[in-house]
Amino acid sequence: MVALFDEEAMTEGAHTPGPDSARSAPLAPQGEVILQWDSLSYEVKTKSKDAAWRTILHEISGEARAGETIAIIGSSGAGKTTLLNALSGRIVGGRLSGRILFRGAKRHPGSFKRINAYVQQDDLMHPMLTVHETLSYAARLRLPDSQYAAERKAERVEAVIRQLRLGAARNTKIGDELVRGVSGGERKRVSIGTELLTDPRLLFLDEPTSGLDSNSSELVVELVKGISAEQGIATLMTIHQPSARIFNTFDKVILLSQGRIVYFGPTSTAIDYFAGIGYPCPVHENPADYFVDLMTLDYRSDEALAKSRERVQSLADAFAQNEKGAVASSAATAATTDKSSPELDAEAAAAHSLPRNNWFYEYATLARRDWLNLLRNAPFLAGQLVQGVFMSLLIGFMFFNLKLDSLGAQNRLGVAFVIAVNATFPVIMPFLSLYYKERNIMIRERSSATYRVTAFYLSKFTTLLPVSFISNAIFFTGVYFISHLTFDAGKYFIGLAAFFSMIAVSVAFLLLVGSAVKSMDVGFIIAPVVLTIQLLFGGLFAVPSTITPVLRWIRWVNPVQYGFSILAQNEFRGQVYTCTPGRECYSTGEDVIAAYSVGRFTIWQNFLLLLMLGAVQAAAGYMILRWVARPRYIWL
Ligand SMILES: Nc1ncnc2c1ncn2[C@@H]1O[C@H](COP(=O)(O)OP(=O)(O)OP(=O)(O)O)[C@@H](O)[C@H]1O
Repeated sequence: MVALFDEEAMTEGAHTPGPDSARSAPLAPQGEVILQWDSLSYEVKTKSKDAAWRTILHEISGEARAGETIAIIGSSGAGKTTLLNALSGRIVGGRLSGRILFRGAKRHPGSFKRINAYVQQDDLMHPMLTVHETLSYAARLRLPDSQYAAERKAERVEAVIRQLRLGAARNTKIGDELVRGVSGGERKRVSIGTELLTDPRLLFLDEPTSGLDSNSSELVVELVKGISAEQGIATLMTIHQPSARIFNTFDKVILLSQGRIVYFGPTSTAIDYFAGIGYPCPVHENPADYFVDLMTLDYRSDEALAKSRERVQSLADAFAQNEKGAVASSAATAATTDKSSPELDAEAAAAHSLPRNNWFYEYATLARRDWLNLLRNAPFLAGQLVQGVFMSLLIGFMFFNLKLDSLGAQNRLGVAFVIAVNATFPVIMPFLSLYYKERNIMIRERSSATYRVTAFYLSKFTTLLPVSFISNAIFFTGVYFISHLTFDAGKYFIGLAAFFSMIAVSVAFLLLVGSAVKSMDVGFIIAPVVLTIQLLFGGLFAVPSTITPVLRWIRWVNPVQYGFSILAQNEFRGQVYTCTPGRECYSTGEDVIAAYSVGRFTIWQNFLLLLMLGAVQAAAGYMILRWVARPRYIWL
């Protein structure tokens, strides 16, 4: 097993990891204070008229030692997640004050991010990858290639699979709401495994047992405790209401109520402590339930609320009183250690300067993972192909075997327009939610400095594009030949190129929308509205020159109009129609082009404008994604 932050390697200034083993030696000496926090307070601005500040955490102090597993327990809204986020350096917005020290020194955002691991409550993972693939790709992306050869990354994965008892599920897909995959407990263990790959010093877990049955919950907590003790990791986890067995597994507990500490200390002495201040836990009651009941405000009546508030306040006061001496000594210790020693500076520098994988390696790994994930999604791919075939037959036979006459000219315009529109909706809508989900996985993965945004973005572009091309090429070719557009190889390929260019613009648009929206619900509102506007102003329903100047500018940013113009000019130039005597008729294709104002720009100018529009959208999508993925954490 490879130790990224191997003590010896650090003190000797070498960055080469130590030999692999089943982690017999802990990373930090057992019992060493890894994280220390003093007078930690957190406030947020309320939405009230006077924009008053609400205190979520009140002057919280404590410490976590190597090898210890600490549970943060409290009722809903007690501030558990807020405390976990503050300690892990993931708090966003509001005012954070107090002091947090990592091994006696101020935390450095860059290095701390790589030393700690955070397992979120939602296990965001690629559903189509197996357990082994998920861990392997995480290892490839997270462990620097220069220090870990491929075999060593593979060994690290095997060690994590063993430690988390995932052997039986190694070839099972992660799954999602549509595809049956691993069990909830296994899923959580995979999620923990991806974080353990880098040998963190600190492990934070937000509600790791939520949604799990009691057996799975116990297994998760016991495994985490075992690994933490074995590897000298200081582990902190929030947990809502643990069973008595799980409660007794923890080395220490932080009991939190209304942002105040009611008890922090060894789990084994909690019952005695509460008995000592007048709250003896009934013999057959789960202590965790009993403590949470004591700490919960009772909203059933005003009287009950006042009484419970008083109780919570007295519990917090009693603990503060009890801890006064200890806090003073802890502050004194902190004061003496709040200076960076050369050793700690070396460690921070080493962690901060950990080599990253090179860009091409990151891109190639992400692209391989994307392809695998996409190719495994058989229902999605089959849906795309069926849609391509079905729509080509439907539209093809709707405009079957068009003639070179007046009606045929009218219908050819219709075909060109339908093709242009088909490069938007059917491309954007199915891929939008797929991209959005993967964007969120990327944001989670990047919170532990995994890979670059550019590598992710380009990998998405280069996987979504060919998949859309293939299914839509079937549509285009089917419609082209069944409806009998001009049988000319040059015209066919120009039409196909226009169609593909439009698809590329659509992929850029979906990346832009998928990067910008905060929820998929918003995406599903914005995208159809924009696409409907593109369709309405596409050039068929209203001749562009007749549209009111207030709205005429839309043409400049409308890919449908550029695409339609290319397809129409490509089809109509050079056509001559037979006219029925006595009926109004276009005599040539050029007449149609002039009548519908689709010849304002040449075919090649339209191509250029179309691709420029795509490039602008792709660049905007990238900038927005960077902004969205940018950490806005408050540091102490
Ligand atoms: N940024 C914020 N803006 C407004 N209120 C916030 C913010 N962060 C936390 N809170 C509030 O602080 C309180 C504590 O939130 P937190 O999520 O830490 O609770 P919790 O103990 O983890 O609860 P649960 O078990 O339900 O997840 C809640 O009332 C929450 O609404």
